[in-house]
Amino acid sequence: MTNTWCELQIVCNPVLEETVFWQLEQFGFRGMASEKKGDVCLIRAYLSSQEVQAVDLAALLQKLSENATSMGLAAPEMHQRSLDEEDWANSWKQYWHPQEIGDRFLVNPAWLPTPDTERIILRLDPGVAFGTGNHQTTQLCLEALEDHINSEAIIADIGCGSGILSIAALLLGASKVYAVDVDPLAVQSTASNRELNSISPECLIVEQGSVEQLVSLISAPVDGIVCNILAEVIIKLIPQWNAIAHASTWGILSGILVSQAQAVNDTLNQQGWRVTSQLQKQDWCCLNIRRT
Ligand SMILES: C[S@@+](CC[C@H](N)C(=O)[O-])C[C@H]1O[C@@H](n2cnc3c(N)ncnc32)[C@H](O)[C@@H]1O
Repeated sequence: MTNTWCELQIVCNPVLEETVFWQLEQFGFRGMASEKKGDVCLIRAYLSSQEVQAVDLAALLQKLSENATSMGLAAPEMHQRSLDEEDWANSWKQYWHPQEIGDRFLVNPAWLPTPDTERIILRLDPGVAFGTGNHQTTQLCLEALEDHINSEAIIADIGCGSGILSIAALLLGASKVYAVDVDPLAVQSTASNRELNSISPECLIVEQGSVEQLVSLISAPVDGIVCNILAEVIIKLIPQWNAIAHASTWGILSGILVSQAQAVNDTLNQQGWRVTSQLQKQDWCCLNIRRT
């Protein structure tokens, strides 16, 4: 018997993109992709037809509508359709193309030939994990990493998703990255992308978990922290970072809406960190931080 999949399509204001991704993840959806269609954003997400039966789609739509209304935006529209196994495996891949990011990177889907370029090629098959480089928050982090990495740097990547930021840091010259993610599928994805980029498991150590996992993994404080999760999660994690940092550890934080930057900044200051600069793409920002 062949598996069938449910493709959920959410049409929303682009400002809502990351929060929609987040909610879809909370309801168990995977393999998400987004595409701009004029003024709106079309997000596709997938779940097996069997699993989708256990999902309360009305509750999901309700949550998405509440988020939109609280930001003064129109409620998203939701549609669903069935796909067979082969369609599912290929459906989101057609929306993802090689992409130049910042001054140095070219993110290349693993199933496409390697292009001739002077850029650093980061090969990626994110599978069901977040992090194709398509999203502004990932791009902001990659651009910030270009300015931060020096050889020998030891980095922690909190919420590694596909492993895109960990791999980028190593390709830029970092000596070691400790990557963690609460989602076991992200851990698998980071490990397979590590192999795809010929990086050794000693240089990129990936485990399921969050900051508490890092505390037990690292043998010395890290030089840099990259963390691209939502602002509300980052605010909760900041107080734990002093356990993995030394006196001049830097950080790159994204997943933060411009309107949420002040709240993150306040928590950072309370915990002995300061924002050294802020990058912005549309409604998203990336904070470069340093321990004071
Ligand atoms: C927006 S994705 C970022 C992926 C990738 N780092 C990038 O920049 O594209 C956020 C990731 O954080 C993970 N995550 C969410 N809460 C977390 C937590 N408390 N600790 C560690 N990882 C978390 C999610 O599973 C998800 O893979």
